[in-house]
Amino acid sequence: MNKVSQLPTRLTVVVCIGVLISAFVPSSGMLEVMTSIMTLVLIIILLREDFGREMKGWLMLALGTYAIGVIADLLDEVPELNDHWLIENSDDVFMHIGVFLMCLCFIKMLQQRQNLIANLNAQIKKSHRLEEELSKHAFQDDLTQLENRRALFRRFDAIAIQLQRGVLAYIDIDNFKKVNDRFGHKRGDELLIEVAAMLSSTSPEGSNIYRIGGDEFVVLLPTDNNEATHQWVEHLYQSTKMMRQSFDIDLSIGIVPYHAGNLSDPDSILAHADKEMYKTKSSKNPAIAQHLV
Ligand SMILES: Nc1nc2c(ncn2[C@@H]2O[C@H](COP(=O)(O)OP(=O)(O)OP(=O)(O)O)[C@@H](O)[C@H]2O)c(=O)[nH]1
Repeated sequence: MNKVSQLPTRLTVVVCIGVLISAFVPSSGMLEVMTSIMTLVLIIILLREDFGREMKGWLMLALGTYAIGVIADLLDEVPELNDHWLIENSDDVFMHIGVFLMCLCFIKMLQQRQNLIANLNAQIKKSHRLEEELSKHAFQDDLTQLENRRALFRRFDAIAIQLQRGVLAYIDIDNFKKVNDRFGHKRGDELLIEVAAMLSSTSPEGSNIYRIGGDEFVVLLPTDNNEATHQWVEHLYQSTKMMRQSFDIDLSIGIVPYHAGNLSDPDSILAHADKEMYKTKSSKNPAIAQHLV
């Protein structure tokens, strides 16, 4: 990346305009000496700046040319030399070229600074975009676009702080492995997306839906009202009836109320909901029921 000049822009503009005017306005005696010295000082200040090598070369050229003009001007004051045509005519020419070069360097420096600021702004925008993308990936499930397990735990913290209450539904698809085996992994993926969409469309307003594992989902319902929860479960079973029949799958749901008290230990509330879900699953499958006893 280019280096940027540290000189204050306004001050440099004022000094450069002053030098430019003084270089072309005829002056004599002390005033001329003063403006010459000021110009040299300005060039030296510019040389000390961090412009990069290319600009330094141009500034050196400006300094050299201007210095020749100043020397010629001084020699012009020596009586034995002031009649020499070269000295008589060269001082103003060199000084003017030097001042021109310096002004060009200055314009280039401003341009360099603006380019650098534009580059920096572009980099900042890019890093913001990357940051957003990263945080999206950190909290979102790529397949279903639902939020993921990490997002669920983040949500638990927020709920605990806001002292909210509601119901956590832990949903697992039964026999999902067979879908993959019979219809292929791609169709399995599509089915997961369909289940996610179904959960989103059937859940009441204010619910939060997460995919926390392969075929495992969590819905946070914003109310702990029993009747409302049962209605939602009924609605979900009705809406997924066709899908469940076509793929020979089922949904096992474990329901646990949540409140600030039990959210302080998110792992245990999830374990509790998982256990409830497993009870539902086992009630359909005698082999699991035996295992649970
Ligand atoms: N297509 C697809 N399959 C997945 C994905 N993630 C996990 N799986 C599969 O989902 C299955 C989940 O395992 P289980 O829960 O034991 O399978 P199951 O047949 O539903 O078992 P039960 O829940 O006991 O009925 C495994 O076979 C995983 O390979 C995914 O993103 N896409």
